[in-house]
Amino acid sequence: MIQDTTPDIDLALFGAMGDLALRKLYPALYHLDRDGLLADDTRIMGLARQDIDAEAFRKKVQETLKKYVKAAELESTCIKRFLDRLDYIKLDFTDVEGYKAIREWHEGSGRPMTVYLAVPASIYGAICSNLQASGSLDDESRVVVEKPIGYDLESSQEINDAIGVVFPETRVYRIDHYLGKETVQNLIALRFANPLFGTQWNQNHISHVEITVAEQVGIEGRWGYFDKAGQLRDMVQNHLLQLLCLIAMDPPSNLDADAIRDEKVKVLKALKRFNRENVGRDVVRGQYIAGSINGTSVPGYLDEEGANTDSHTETFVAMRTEVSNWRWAGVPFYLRTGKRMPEKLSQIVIHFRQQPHYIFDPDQRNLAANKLIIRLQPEEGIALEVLTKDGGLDKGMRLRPGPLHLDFNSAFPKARIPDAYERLLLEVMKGNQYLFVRRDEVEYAWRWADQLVEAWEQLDRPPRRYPSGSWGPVASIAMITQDGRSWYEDY
Ligand SMILES: NC(=O)C1=CN([C@@H]2O[C@H](COP(=O)(O)OP(=O)(O)OC[C@H]3O[C@@H](n4cnc5c(N)ncnc54)[C@H](OP(=O)(O)O)[C@@H]3O)[C@@H](O)[C@H]2O)C=CC1
Ligand SMILES: O=C1O[C@H](COP(=O)(O)O)[C@@H](O)[C@H](O)[C@H]1O
Repeated sequence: MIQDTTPDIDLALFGAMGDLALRKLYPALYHLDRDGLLADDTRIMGLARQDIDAEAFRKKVQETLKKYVKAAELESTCIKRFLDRLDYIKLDFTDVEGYKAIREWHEGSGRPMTVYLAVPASIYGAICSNLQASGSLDDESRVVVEKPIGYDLESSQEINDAIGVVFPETRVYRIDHYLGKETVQNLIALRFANPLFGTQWNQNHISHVEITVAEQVGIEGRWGYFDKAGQLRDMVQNHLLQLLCLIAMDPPSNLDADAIRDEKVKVLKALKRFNRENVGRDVVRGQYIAGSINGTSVPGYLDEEGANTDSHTETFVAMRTEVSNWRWAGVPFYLRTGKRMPEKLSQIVIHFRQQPHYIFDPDQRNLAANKLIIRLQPEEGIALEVLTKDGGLDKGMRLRPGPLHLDFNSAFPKARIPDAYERLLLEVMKGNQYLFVRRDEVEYAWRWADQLVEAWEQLDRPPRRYPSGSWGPVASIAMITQDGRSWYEDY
């Protein structure tokens, strides 16, 4: 049942000393606590294999808060209250005997247990089974798991089966942190609360859609993970497909989790497939070489720590795809994402069609289309590019494009934009699954990614090199230029 206020819970955090926990989860939980959104008796148990005691664990969390929370948001009373909630158990997650300590901590507490698995997906099954075997769970226990779930459809099914033996689907929260981003939430409001857009949201009015998720970072010491995954599995199979689904889905009948997820699944099923013939034309894979970002030299992918010089793993993907249904027939969706790009930028651009009859200066005809720009990061906001008359007596009826702009930071200056993990953790506690990915969504997304990998394998072409600090291989620009279009550039 979805709750309006956050109930008390026992949160067992597996992988308590890992990157995700330190960089994202403690700062998010601290913010929730500071904003009065953690119930008074909620407790957090850190679980990891480091041989430290609870005091040393709290010290580590305190240090991480100092590093990742803005100084102005660190208040000593809030920090103390938050640290007092924390405890620590040293545990090898494969050792079922060690789970006795979790059972003893939770038994009789009266708070439902929420288990957060901030660990590699390969051990999700073992942890779930050990929790059950040790009697550490209760009838309301929930599990939160991270992406990527598996490496392909088959491995994701194995992992989901293992989770499903212990937790029913209604108590599994699969995180895709892009769904927790403020502007992604706004996408739902924008589309379904504004008749202006609701009536225009189809192939009659929209010519094409662009989704760009550019990262400045490289692989950040994660060679072991990333080289097996590549940008397709790391970013496209999950984050970019989720964004595409939210843009392309039909209106759900209500905001219930399953109503939204049913619509997203329909989009995944309708996504165009690739084959040996079209993959070379419609998809560009790239791998970064050395270059410079903001004046600082950075190594190429094959010179990263732990690298294997023969690797053909892609760090960049651009593609032209389509959603084959009545709403979107003939509307290309251009997707691109890459590491070591000139800046961190995630944005969606909806390009509307031109007016059927044009009466202005023929030289300005290419200007004559509206664009809706939905900026996820860095500066969250929504802009509608419209055409107005250029000012001045000497200009005649010259057109000028300009934005009707909603910048969330300046429109709502007092409201801090919460990190995605704050919202997601809050929804887990309240029992609302609408921002979490259902099993069939994950699996349809893998089916689609698997057929793309198969087409790549048949094509057998190495990724194209691109210098770090560039917008990817030139071929990704040529791909969209061939359609008489260009990537939106107003960075
Ligand atoms: N970091 C990020 O920004 C993101 C991460 N994710 C996902 O979140 C999950 C966690 O990622 P991340 O924090 O980066 O990974 P890390 O490797 O930094 O953390 C995982 C932690 O799990 C611990 N661990 C693994 N196996 C065991 C075991 N048998 N017993 C005890 N501890 C164990 C590791 O301990 P030890 O150090 O001792 O090996 C490590 O501290 C992954 O599924 C990842 O794909 C998803 C999106 C973003
Ligand atoms: O899931 C992941 O996301 C990050 C990018 O997230 P963002 O919120 O900073 O845009 C990416 O760097 C990482 O490789 C991937 O695993």
